[in-house]
Amino acid sequence: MTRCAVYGTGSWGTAFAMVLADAGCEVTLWGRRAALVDAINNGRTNPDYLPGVELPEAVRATTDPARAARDAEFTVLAVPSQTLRGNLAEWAPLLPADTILVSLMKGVELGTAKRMSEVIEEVAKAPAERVAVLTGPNLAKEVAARQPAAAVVACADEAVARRVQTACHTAYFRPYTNTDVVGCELGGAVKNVIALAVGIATGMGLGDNAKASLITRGLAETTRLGLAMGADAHTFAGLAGMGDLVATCSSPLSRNNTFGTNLGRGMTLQETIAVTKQTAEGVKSCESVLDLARRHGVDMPLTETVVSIVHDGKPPLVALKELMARSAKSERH
Ligand SMILES: NC(=O)C1=CN([C@@H]2O[C@H](COP(=O)(O)OP(=O)(O)OC[C@H]3O[C@@H](n4cnc5c(N)ncnc54)[C@H](O)[C@@H]3O)[C@@H](O)[C@H]2O)C=CC1
Ligand SMILES: O=C(CO)COP(=O)(O)O
Repeated sequence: MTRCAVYGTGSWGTAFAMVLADAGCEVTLWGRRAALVDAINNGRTNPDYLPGVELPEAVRATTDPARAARDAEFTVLAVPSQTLRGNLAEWAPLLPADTILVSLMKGVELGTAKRMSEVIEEVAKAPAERVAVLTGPNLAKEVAARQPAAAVVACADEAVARRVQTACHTAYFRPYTNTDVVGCELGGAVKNVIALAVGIATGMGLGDNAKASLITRGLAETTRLGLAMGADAHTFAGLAGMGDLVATCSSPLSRNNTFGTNLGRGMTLQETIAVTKQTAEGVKSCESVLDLARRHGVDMPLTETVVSIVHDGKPPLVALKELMARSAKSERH
């Protein structure tokens, strides 16, 4: 039986562990807190992140990272993007030498502006051919309810992407493969920033035209950044780009979207953080995405606007007026 380790017992780590188990794998989840690990092993639930969902028997949990790593053909990483480097430094010496590392994370590291697969390659000293990324429109609660979804597995080595695809293919979860790792990762990270923008628009009471315009122009600036970084433009029309933007920007299940809605309604950043129980990656990654854009000389006005609202306290109404007053342009700019 295929053995998988999943590091992170949050909503997506747990939901994806279910997918792997449903696809026939034996999964060990690593979690920080003994009480949660105990609830998973003895109660067959994750009451903190997926209450009411019964976990398959093939999902077990441990607080011991070495035990999780044992004989893992696939090592899945599902912790917040900004803690990955520190976490993986501890786990890397425990991992089997030939394990395939799979990133579920949708963020860019603050300070270094590195994508998660780059952090993994660096910290685990793994070649790109052993690092895959799983992304796409995959709201954890829907996947945990076994509602149909498609996803993308990206890896520089297509044969490795196919192995991951096989390991997580079920009747309700349909992964495609792609070799454009840069494009797939950027699609996932930047859509969180655009979801913040769309949430802010919702909170301000703006209409569907405004939201559709934000999604579309958000995709345009994501594609611009991707092209400057060597990604394939087609990726952004796929599940990692358009697909994830549509899901995240239209769903109240999205933490980034909800975070933005609260800001748009007039909550302060501190108040919004206080009511947000789970990871909203865009809050930190908007700054690292803007950093990436500047490093590559790419104009990303929506990302810049989100940073100015979230981190510099610019009132959303002022930001809206400024965006609308930008000089007229060609759509292909
Ligand atoms: N929830 C979703 O619908 C989806 C989430 N993702 C991505 O998956 C990644 C993980 O997100 P979620 O599971 O949703 O987050 P979450 O907030 O539900 O869970 C985060 C997990 O990381 C753990 N954690 C927090 N700080 C930590 C630290 N310092 N060291 C070790 N562990 C720590 C938490 O205890 C928790 O188990 C994010 O990058 C997110 O963007 C991707 C697709 C879907
Ligand atoms: O990435 C996601 C869906 O694909 C989840 O979005 P949030 O992190 O905003 O909840």
